[in-house]
Amino acid sequence: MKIVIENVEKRFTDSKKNEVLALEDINFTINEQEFVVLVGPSGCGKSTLLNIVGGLLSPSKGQVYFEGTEEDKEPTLGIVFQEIALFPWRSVFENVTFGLEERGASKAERAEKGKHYIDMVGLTGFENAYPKQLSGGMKQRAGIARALAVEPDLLLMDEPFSALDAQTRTIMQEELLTIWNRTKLSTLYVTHNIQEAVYLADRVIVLSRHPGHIKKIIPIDLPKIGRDQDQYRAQFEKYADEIWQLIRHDAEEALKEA
Ligand SMILES: Nc1ncnc2c1ncn2[C@@H]1O[C@H](COP(=O)(O)OP(=O)(O)OP(=O)(O)O)[C@@H](O)[C@H]1O
Repeated sequence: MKIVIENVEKRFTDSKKNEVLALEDINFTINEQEFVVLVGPSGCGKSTLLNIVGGLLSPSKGQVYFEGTEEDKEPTLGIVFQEIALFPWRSVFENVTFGLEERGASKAERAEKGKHYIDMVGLTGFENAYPKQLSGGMKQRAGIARALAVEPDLLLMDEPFSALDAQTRTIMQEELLTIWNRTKLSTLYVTHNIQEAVYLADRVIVLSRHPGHIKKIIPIDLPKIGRDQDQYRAQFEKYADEIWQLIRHDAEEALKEA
């Protein structure tokens, strides 16, 4: 299945009743089994775009559609946000299988899929733990398992690791790639971290601000697993530098406004 984002524009009205053009002329596709990363400075519209693709916001113009789905079947989405909103009164297992429950999955299916995805994110043994008993990294794992458990047509991730410490973040990035390699889910991932974008992406979409628009789409021609190895370091840094040069001016401007 392919996701097409066509001529998307988004206008907001701010608190002083001024119109803000947040996104303009956004066109790209997410191909079957493709990992697309949106990168750009603060305020360029990354989250707005992800929310539009996820149907949480409607575009002011343009459209998002899924090509290759059965006609009357709504595509299934898995969403992971920066702040994982786990239900505090539900155990890890009950959180992970929440989406399945909503869809009316049988107890047997919930048991099987819950176990499978809890295992995939490395939380086996914590099925009965409650969110307050988990570290930040473990909460994110549970959030990822919850998104995977519905076996989505598209996985959306909005800065999922940015609240984690640097070491946990590195581990989670590696694990995400391992998980992705097993599931091969079409994924749209938002980050402002350039290294993370080059590490994870099949293609990086560089956004620019005022209004948010696509500056460049960069295919990352490196092996999906192991691109942080020494032999790829020069190429990796070249991509990172290219992206930094594209967003540097915007990032400096964003800092002045902050
Ligand atoms: N509900 C809203 N009402 C008014 N303006 C909004 C609203 N949501 C977003 N905006 C504006 O749209 C622009 C894009 O915001 P968005 O949060 O999508 O950017 P972002 O790239 O995700 O930023 P960050 O990296 O800081 O999270 C900003 O100028 C923001 O102020």
